[in-house]
Formats: sequence, C-alpha cells, structure tokens
Amino acid sequence: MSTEPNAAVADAPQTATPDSADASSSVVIETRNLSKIYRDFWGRKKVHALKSLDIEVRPGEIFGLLGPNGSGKSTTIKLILGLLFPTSGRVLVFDQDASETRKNERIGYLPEESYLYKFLTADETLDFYGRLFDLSASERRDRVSQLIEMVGLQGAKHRQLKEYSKGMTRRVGLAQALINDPDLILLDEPTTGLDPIGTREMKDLILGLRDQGKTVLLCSHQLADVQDVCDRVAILHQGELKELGRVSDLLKVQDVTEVHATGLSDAAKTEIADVIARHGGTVQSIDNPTATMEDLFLNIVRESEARPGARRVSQGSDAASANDGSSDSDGGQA
Ligand SMILES: Nc1ncnc2c1ncn2[C@@H]1O[C@H](COP(=O)(O)OP(=O)(O)OP(=O)(O)O)[C@@H](O)[C@H]1O
Repeated sequence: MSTEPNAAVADAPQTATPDSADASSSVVIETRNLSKIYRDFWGRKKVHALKSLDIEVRPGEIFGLLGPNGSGKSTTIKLILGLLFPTSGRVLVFDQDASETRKNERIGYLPEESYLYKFLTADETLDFYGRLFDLSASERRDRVSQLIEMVGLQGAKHRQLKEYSKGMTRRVGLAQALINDPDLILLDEPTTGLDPIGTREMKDLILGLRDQGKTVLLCSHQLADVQDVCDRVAILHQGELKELGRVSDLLKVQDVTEVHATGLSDAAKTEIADVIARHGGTVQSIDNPTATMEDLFLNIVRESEARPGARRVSQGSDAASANDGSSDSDGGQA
C-alpha cells in the first residue's frame, strides 16, 4: 500500500487530548456494511474495492487482515485512518467515526513502505515524530530511548537511516508507530524483507504489544507469521469477507485426534494402533513430530553464534553427502 507514514496520525490537532470516554468500550474498530467504490475522473465506477464489510476488532487482540493482492486490505486501513471516505456504510474507531481525526492520536501506523527520512538517525527520527505529537523535550527523551531499546537499535541509534538494513528500517518504523504510545496499532506487512531472525524478533515485539494491552491490526501475506501471532483473522477476497474467526478454531482439523507422548516403545505403539482399530478408527501415522523450518533455522544460527566455526551435521540421510571434510568432527550433532 502506498499511504504516507502516519499521515493521518500526524494530521491530528496537536493540542487536543485523547477522548477517554470510551475506555471501557468492548470494540476498538467496527466496520458496518462498509463499501468502497473507486471512481474515475468522470465519476464512473472503476473498482468495487470493498463490499459490505462487517468486522469488529476487540481491545487487546491481535487481529489479522488477510487476502490476496487487491482484495481490499489497504483500502480498509485507509478507511480506518480516515484517509478515504466510505461509499456506503461506516467505520467506527474507539466509538468515533473514522473521519474524526482526533481519534488518530490513539493510533500508531506502520505502512508497508518506509517513508522515513534517510538522512536522520533513529534518535532524530523518533524525536521528530515525538514533536508532531507535541511531546515535551523530556517526554521525547524518555520515550525515544525506551523505544530504541525496545526495538533493539541501541548500537545503531546514531547512524543515518540510509545505512540501515531492511530489518533495522522496519524496527525504526515500528518505533515511530509507537511514539505516541497508541492504544491501537495498524501494521501493514511488518515482516516484509526481514530474515527469519528479524521476523521472529518482530513477532515477539508484536506479541509484547498485546501483553501491554495494546490492540493490533495486522495485514500480511506471510501466513505463518499470521498464524503465530494473531488471535483472530478476517480473510478478504475481491473486497468480500470470506472467513472470520479465531485462528485456533479455523485451523483445527476436525475428526482427527492428536496424541503426544514420550518414551513409547514400538510394542506400545503397536498396541495403541490395535486399540484405535478396535474402536473403529484408522491410524494415519504414528511418527515423530517435525519442527518448523523457522525453529531449525533459528537453532542453527544460535548454535553457530555460541560456537563459531563448528559445523552442525544433521543425522538425516543426506547429511553424509552434504558434509565435506572440513567440518568439525563432533559437529554439534542435531
Ligand atoms: N486509488 C485507487 N483508484 C482506483 N482503484 C484503486 C485505488 N486504490 C486501490 N484500488 C483498487 O482497489 C482494489 C483493492 O486494492 P487494495 O490496495 O485495497 O488491495 P490490497 O488487498 O491492499 O492489495 P495488496 O495486497 O496488493 O496491498 C484493487 O483492485 C485496486 O486496484
């Protein structure tokens, strides 16, 4: 998506205080029959980008908005920020209409593309955004150092952003989205361009935001990341809501029973298979579970950091051919 960074947020009047009358509200974002039609210069209908969307995002949850390219995710975010007006229906954020710019004081926004100023350092960037929110000099100092530490950029905070890797840029973007200590954070593709370690760290940061009681709306094409962090998801296709629910419920495979046990002998496994057959069930597999590729990758990198120079050798059948004579003989066996 191509929305300006914190455009709506920065537009908010800087002297107004947040409206806290809705502190006990059970819904943070509510879209009611929300539709958006983009029209051309002559007012003719060009694209029906969103069709009668009804979703609710609740306080303290991480809500995922998923869908293929062009399904209406960015349009939804722009409508939530009040950067676009609905063709019909409504968006309420903190019980206020999305066109009410004051509500944006309580929103942090990480756009998909970074629009940060390349010649500023991380410190200067966050200080700049702190000024937009009218934070005092001492508030800015405290908040900037707290956020820099939170996103792990202490060692690089005096370097200009043009020298930053994609992962570092993403982190400073997240810190910028949090400068106003928002209650609601909109994250558009937060893990784009990050390696598995950066991705894991970003996911941990997002989970940390939920632990602090923040509400997070996350758009992503990285389905594994969504599965890892989101409590509930909505899946859009061609502007229509196709699925909505708790991740754990949506992904549960019905009519398959999973049992995890340790220390079973082969004889015990055979006995279990017999019991299942006796009860009319079918054994699909009795096997060792597999870890995820992310777990494998992170373990290898952490091991390598702990023991530089050692080469890990898998016990898998391809290991011998993958292992050349230069590997260390004890190899840090998997
Ligand atoms: N300003 C615009 N004018 C005309 N059509 C637009 C405009 N912005 C978006 N669209 C169209 O609206 C539809 C939804 O676009 P949107 O950007 O919301 O999708 P998205 O789900 O965010 O896609 P992506 O995953 O690629 O970011 C698409 O068909 C897109 O071409």
